[in-house]
Parts: sequence; C-alpha cells; structure tokens
Amino acid sequence: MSVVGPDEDDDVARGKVPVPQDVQEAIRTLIRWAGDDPAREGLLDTPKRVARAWKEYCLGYGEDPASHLERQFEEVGGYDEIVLLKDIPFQSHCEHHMAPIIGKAAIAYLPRDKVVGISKLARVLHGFARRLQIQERLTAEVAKCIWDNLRPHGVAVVIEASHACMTARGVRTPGVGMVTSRMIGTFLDDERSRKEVLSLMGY
Ligand SMILES: Nc1nc2c(ncn2[C@@H]2O[C@H](COP(=O)(O)OP(=O)(O)OP(=O)(O)O)[C@@H](O)[C@H]2O)c(=O)[nH]1
Ligand SMILES: [Zn+2]
Repeated sequence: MSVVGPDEDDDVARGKVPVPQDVQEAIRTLIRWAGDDPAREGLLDTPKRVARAWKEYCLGYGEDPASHLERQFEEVGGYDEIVLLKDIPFQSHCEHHMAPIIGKAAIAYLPRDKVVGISKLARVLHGFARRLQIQERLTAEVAKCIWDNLRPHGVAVVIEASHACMTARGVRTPGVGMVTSRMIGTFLDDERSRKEVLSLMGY
C-alpha cells in the first residue's frame, strides 16, 4: 500500500493530479443527469475540479493509518492514567450517498507501557475518515487500529456527526446528530473506567 504524504496531499489540492478522460466524462454525465449543460462556460473545468476534490476527500485510501502509530514513547514517568484527545473535528463521506459527514471525535486510551504523540490519534481518525464510510465502521476502525498497534489496557472512541444525506436531502431533518461509540479492553469490561472516560469526554 502506498503511503500518501503531505506533498501528494498538496498536489491534489493544487490541481496537479492529472484526471483521466473517462473520469471527466463520468462527471459530465452526472451534470447532464442533474439537469445542466456540461458544455457551458462555467462548467467547463468542473469535471476536473470535482475529480480532484474527490481524490482529496478520499486520500485515506492511499494511506495505512496504522503507520502513524509506529513511533511510540516508553519514557512516560510512570503515567498510567487515561490519555484523551477530544473535540477532534473531521469530515468524511457516507458510502450510501457520497454526501458529507461532518463531526467531531473523542479518542482515549489507557496506556500499558507506551504512548504515542497526541497528534497521531487525529491522524489515525483522518486516515479512516477520508474514505467512503458509515459512522459505525469509522468508529470501530479507529478503535481497533489503536488497540492493535499500541496494545493499551483500553481504547474508547466516541464520534458525534451530522450527515448531509439526512439534512440536505431525503428526510431533510437538520440539527440531528448521530453518536457512535466503541469501547475495548478496560473501558468495555470495567464500568467505573467506562464512566470515567465518558465523563472526561463530556458525556
Ligand atoms: N447506520 C448508518 N446509516 C447511515 C450512515 N450514513 C447514512 N446513513 C443512512 O443510510 C440509509 C440508506 O438508506 P436507503 O433506504 O438505502 O437509501 P435512501 O432511500 O436514500 O434513504 P433515505 O435517506 O431515507 O432517503 C439512510 O437511512 C441514511 O440516513 C451511517 O454512517 N450509518
Ligand atoms: Zn448517506
């Protein structure tokens, strides 16, 4: 699996990635299907822009999120309490409608003997979020990745998000938030630990 770094990220954002003709044609077909004329001036470059935007939304496919957890620190001065990163904003797209999912995540773990740089928890989240997702799987994948690679005593992930496929179309119900959680290890087995982590997360 190739690993996408910041350079490739920038290349996609700056429009340097070539867009194959069949991809452009697919987007022209979608514009026609939506009721507009892909040949009108304002829409001429839209197929390329849309294709590059989708490459950027889906950068996670070129990334192994576990690679962010490779550098681990053992000198933690005996710290063995919960480590929590909360209110991490993220964007994803639902696999049913390819519509935006916008929300925030709280990711916690109870270290066994090692910790990771705190930004890496957000990197793992974005690595899985930048794909076509459902919120349940995103939550489970983030938790499993930390559990498998850091081997902590426990992992807790709570995600709260709003789905554009519910607000902008379909049932058209704005203002609703979906909450999902995944607890592993101590946070699953021990009620007191679970309550403590949920309280630190603000739930
Ligand atoms: N469980 C879950 N459902 C999701 C997620 N994102 C979108 N959905 C739902 O996926 C469902 C797809 O339902 P379908 O009946 O196949 O599609 P649809 O006819 O477009 O459904 P409506 O959205 O009700 O119009 C919808 O109820 C969406 O609200 C998610 O992350 N998790
Ligand atoms: Zn959807």
